[in-house]
Amino acid sequence: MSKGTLFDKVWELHTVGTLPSGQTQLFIGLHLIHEVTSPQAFAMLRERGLKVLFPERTVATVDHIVPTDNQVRPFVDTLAEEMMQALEDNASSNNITFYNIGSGNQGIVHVIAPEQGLTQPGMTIACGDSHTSTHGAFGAIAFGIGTSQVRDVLASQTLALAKLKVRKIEVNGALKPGVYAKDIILHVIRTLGVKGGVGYAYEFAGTTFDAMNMEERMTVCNMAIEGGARCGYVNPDKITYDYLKGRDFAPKALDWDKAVAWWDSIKSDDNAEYDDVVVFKAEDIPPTVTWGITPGQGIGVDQQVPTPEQLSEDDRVIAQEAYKYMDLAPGQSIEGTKIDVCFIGSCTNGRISDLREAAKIAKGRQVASGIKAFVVPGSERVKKQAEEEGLDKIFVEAGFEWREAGCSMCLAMNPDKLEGRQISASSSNRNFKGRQGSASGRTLLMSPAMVAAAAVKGEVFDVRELV
Ligand SMILES: CC(C)[C@H](C(=O)O)[C@@H](O)C(=O)O
Ligand code: SF4
Repeated sequence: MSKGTLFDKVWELHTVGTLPSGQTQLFIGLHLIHEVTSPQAFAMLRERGLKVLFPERTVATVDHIVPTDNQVRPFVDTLAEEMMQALEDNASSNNITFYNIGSGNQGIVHVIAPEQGLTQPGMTIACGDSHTSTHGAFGAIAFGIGTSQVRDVLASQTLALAKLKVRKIEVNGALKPGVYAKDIILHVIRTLGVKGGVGYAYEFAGTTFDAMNMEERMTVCNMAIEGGARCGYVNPDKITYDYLKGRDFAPKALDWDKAVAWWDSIKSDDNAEYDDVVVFKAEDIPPTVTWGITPGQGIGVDQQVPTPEQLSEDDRVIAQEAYKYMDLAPGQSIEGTKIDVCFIGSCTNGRISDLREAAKIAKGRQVASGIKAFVVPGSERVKKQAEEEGLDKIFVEAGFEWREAGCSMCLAMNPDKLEGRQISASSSNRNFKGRQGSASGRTLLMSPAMVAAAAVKGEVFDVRELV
């Protein structure tokens, strides 16, 4: 009887051969590209006179540099305009499908591929972007890669990779009201550390994941990389199939039944062997907020910034740096921390269900005075859907700005930036120093509902009191 994990099975099925280095040459079913990490890769291909081997397995969109207010071309930022043009040229000269601004399908690469049904169980997926782990929510093995690997995939549709170990992260039980998928992954990273997953693929399992919708699963898998895991995944099930059915690129008619049978066969077996297993209880997880400069520096919203004595020796070093940078003192409560900017969006939490949860908190309330709060849908489709549901009106009436789709202030490679020492409540995934566009800007990561709560209160606030 077989006893493999989904990871092992998908890996085996996509193995082309073993390279002299001992690495596996792995076939990549779907290659997603964006404007930041693809231009040099295409240039390297041209230098060697190589072509894109499988243009039909390559899909492009533009997300990082996209302005979310004024999208008139040419962009004001000449570098952004150049990147945009490079992608337009590379896509058209190589016959690659490109979801450009205004196509109705543009958006953050990790939002658009799932919503179109491009991301499917059992696939290998690569993208020159660390948050490619998102696609694992469908039971795909999805890797973030660097530019030279983007070149390799363009030219050969394969990657040279060392096999990973598999850690099962089981979460069981029901989440308490006001606690979301984002809190689970912040809690996992807080517990296992930002390097805890190095060398591993994370399999997320347990009754909490069984009950989650696909967007919640994507939020968790998205941040697997922040916990050091190269990829994260959830075994596909009826929820996965119901989400996929009828989407543009999902298998149709008889192919659908065949696909489902195959998807069922690649799930981890009940008796699969794991290199490690970690178990959490959903009821133990509080709304979680980061106080420091790594996604692992998280605490419950009703807790205090840890003191050095409460930390391991390694964590103490980075904590000292974080106290100083964040201007937060050990032992200080995180609740009540004054906020300047509230950002709802990103590939972690810029999907329709995220906007719905945030809108529930914003509805009938007002953004506190002096706070800049804005909502950036993850894709043009998310934006359209939200507008059909009237979410944009709820946000605007509450005093939020309603923007066009893109990465926006998650990374600030576009006009959406913090200024000076501003501190943001952000539904994104990285709180590194300077991450949101100001070299001294500060970021507190939290769920979209918690960001909405911070917006209306003007400070970090326990969303459980508002749900
Ligand atoms: C620009 C890109 C290469 C980068 C990544 O790889 O993740 C970005 O998306 C990020 O979130 O920091
Ligand atoms: S939304 Fe943020 S994390 Fe996601 S791809 Fe864009 S910059 Fe990277």
